Amino acid sequence: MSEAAITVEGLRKRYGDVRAVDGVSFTVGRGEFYGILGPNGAGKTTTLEITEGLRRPDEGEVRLLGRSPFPRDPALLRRMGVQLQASAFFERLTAREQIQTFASFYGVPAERADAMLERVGLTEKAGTRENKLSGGQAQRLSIACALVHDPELVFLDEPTTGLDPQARRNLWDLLRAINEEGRTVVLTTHYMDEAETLCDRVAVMDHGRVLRVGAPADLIAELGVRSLEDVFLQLTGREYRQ
Ligand SMILES: Nc1ncnc2c1ncn2[C@@H]1O[C@H](COP(=O)(O)OP(=O)(O)OP(=O)(O)O)[C@@H](O)[C@H]1O
Repeated sequence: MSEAAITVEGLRKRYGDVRAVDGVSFTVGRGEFYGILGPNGAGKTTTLEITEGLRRPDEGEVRLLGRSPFPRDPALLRRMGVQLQASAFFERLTAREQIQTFASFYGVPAERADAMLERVGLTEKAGTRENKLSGGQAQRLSIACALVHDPELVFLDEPTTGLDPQARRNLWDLLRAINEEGRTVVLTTHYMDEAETLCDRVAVMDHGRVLRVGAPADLIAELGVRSLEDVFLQLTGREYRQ
């Protein structure tokens, strides 16, 4: 593996008495599709937000493409895309106005923004206001906004939560294609099937810690079980609840 895309070392973050992230370390290779998998409250979002440079850890260090994401580094921001939740859209703007606004932040031409809308299958919805998009359409728009400046690193927080099975599958195809173009992708998910289908490797998290890292098939084989759900059961002694 060439120089890692991401290295995370010894992250800790407390909220009062809650140890949201309790000594997390991992490395993501360039071009890898990496999953942070765990049940609600495991610390996935906090880990991701610290990795993105959106949140400051109490302890620990992050390097993205060899640079520190905190405090903000404009040169690095151009090379990374963060999928914001649909609730972070600008109010009352259409799909096209949203993505063109993001494009303008990076000096990206409007044609490229339109091409991204096409890429995620939203050309017909270009004139629709954000609050009139379906859940799947809003997720695709937020991914398009994160990709408009052609980043090398892409971060997605629970991108398919709340979608119906068909919309989830469509989004999986899109995420796979993004990765196959050579981008490094990191996503959090609490869906075992999503991690198993998409990720080259997953970090299984629980109670603020990484319990195990590996390719889904390797984890299943190492522990001599039948599924990632069984991996979780084996590692924690309790059933996985999505
Ligand atoms: N801003 C905050 N203030 C206080 N506690 C927080 C805050 N953010 C997260 N926590 C707590 O830290 C723990 C980890 O939360 P986090 O959102 O990182 O987990 P998660 O794995 O992403 O869960 P989910 O899948 O439910 O989003 C939880 O116990 C949560 O309640």
